[in-house]
Amino acid sequence: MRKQRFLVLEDGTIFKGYRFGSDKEITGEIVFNTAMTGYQETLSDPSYTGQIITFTYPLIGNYGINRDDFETLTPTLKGMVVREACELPSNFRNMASLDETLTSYDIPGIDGIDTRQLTRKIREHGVLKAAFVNDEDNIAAAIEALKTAIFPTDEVAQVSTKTAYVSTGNDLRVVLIDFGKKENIVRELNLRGCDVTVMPYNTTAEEILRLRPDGVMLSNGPGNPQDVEAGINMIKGILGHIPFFGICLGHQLFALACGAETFKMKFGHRGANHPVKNLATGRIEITSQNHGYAVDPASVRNTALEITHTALNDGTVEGLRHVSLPAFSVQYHPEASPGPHDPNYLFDDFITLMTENKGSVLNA
Ligand SMILES: NC(=O)CC[C@H](N)C(=O)O
Repeated sequence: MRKQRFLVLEDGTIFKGYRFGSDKEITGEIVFNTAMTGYQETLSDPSYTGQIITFTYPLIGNYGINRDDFETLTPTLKGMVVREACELPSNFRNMASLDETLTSYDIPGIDGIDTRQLTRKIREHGVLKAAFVNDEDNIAAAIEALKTAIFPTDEVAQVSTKTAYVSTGNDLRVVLIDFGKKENIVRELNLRGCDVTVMPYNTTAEEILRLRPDGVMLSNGPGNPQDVEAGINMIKGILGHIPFFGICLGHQLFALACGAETFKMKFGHRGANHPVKNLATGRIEITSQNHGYAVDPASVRNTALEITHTALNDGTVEGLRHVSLPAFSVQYHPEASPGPHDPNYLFDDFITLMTENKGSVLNA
């Protein structure tokens, strides 16, 4: 007999399902992701810190968990909601089931949930606070507690590296500011020969300038960009001195540093098939996304920024560049694993930007 578990929402909705992973009871913001593959990368993406992820694809865990595909070695999501968690995965790289993996990280999951109904609810209402409850008798109290629950706002500090370290390459020298980075950003830079120094989220502009890198990469990360003041100040200090490229949270921080504004979206973009238009070429890129905040397009008008990419589904801002200084960013994920790889060219653009400005910008 499998142990039961309840998923309850702040609006009083109750879903009954079964436990997998940890027995722990948790609360968090519930979001949904529509990707059909890549659950290992998703569950280990630090941008989900504090969140409960609903997977809309109905079978999760079928190719197991392997050694190589983690975006970070210690996942920090709060919980997983799935229709069916596969118990007997099959793949030549498989090393553990979803259940075994989540248990080892003490992260709870619930399966047997009508994830279509749940997702419709999130789409209509917007993201909601939610809780996993094991005992039926505690449901009413859990819903009551959710109504006034306040979640932490220091997620970036929780997941960022505490000390700097190097992932060695033999070409351009890049400082990667770790706001909760996905490992694949390091892999993409190393693949192009870059020597990558990963530094904590609160590294100052002076500390970076002292290293005289060829470029700075601003990573993705969890939470509200407006809470990451250290990052915003650092970006103001390196703008015009070192070329940089921002991804997701890094993109939002770049916008804030240049005087634009961000807002919380109703239910965000989380999936692997979001069409984005590159306004310079007119080409449509299919992209992987995971964000709950976005840059306000009206606020960009009064800045030195230009919108380079927009979302076809809802017209939101997907890319920015500075009109005169070597800096650009995207809201989506060019490093996406398992893909899609359409936006991968952005790393090559970053290499070109660093090469063109090598040695010159620092003295500007
Ligand atoms: N993947 C990310 O970097 C997400 C950025 C930010 N936490 C958001 O939700 O919008």
